[in-house]
Amino acid sequence: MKLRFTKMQGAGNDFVVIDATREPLRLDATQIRHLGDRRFGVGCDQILVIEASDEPGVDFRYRIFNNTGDEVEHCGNGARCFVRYVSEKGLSDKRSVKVRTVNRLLELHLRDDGRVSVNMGAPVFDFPSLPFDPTGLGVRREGGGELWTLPLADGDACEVAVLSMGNPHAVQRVADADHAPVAQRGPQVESHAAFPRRVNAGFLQVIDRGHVKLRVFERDAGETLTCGTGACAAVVAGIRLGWLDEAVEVQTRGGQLRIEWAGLSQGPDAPVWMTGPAQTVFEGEISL
Ligand SMILES: N[C@@H](CCC[C@H](N)C(=O)O)C(=O)O
Repeated sequence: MKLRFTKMQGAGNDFVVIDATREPLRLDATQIRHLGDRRFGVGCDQILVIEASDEPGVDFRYRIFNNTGDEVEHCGNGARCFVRYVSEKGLSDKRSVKVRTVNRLLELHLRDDGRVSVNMGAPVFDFPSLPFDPTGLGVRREGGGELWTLPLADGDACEVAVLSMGNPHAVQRVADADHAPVAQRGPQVESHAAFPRRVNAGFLQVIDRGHVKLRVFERDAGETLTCGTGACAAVVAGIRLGWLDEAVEVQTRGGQLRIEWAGLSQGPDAPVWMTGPAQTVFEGEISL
């Protein structure tokens, strides 16, 4: 089978985007891994599939696969690329579209300044749904949040805030993100027994109440240059723990995102807003 694709990136988190709006597309895990392979395929962190929607008020369905072949619930940087793609390809002439993921309804807005804003929905702190099993873990309260102590396989331990943005995140505060032990500690947090479906591991450096640096070791994909849901999760955690104000600039290795959450003033069901770049890199066709 020959498949047309578009390569896109959002703050250095890169994607292979496929239009499946005209005819249904079934890709198996081997084909997805081939698309994601940086040596033998196209290469990307995630594969995004755009599908038509017959749900009233919903423009498209948005499916996300990590480059290992697993389907996942959410991808924030991908959401920004999604609306750029449907606009550039003429699939929609709207400046704002609504898309359905497996567990969320997202609103994606093309802004006049060239960036994209996304209503990412509300954070979730319900542990069984993450899933997160805190049995036997120590916990410490700070501000209005909780920090759980995770004993690690190498004998070390770390404190993490746990929440979902549709997909699971464990965020730890570090003194210096540039020198944080992401490669050593990331995989241990990702596969910790407390997270039966594994987790994305964030390393958050607070610069001041409106600025942070962040690195994320993503579930399956490893460390990426930016993780959109990871940025939302880290900022929400920082706001709840009393470290951050409600609007924060997030510096990552791949670019800058602005994250806003009015969770303290409006309550925890307030949606998280993410604003950042989204760009087409190239197009092509691949044999699968
Ligand atoms: N890059 C993403 C997140 C992609 C999914 C994640 N690796 C997971 O397994 O949950 C983002 O920008 O949010």
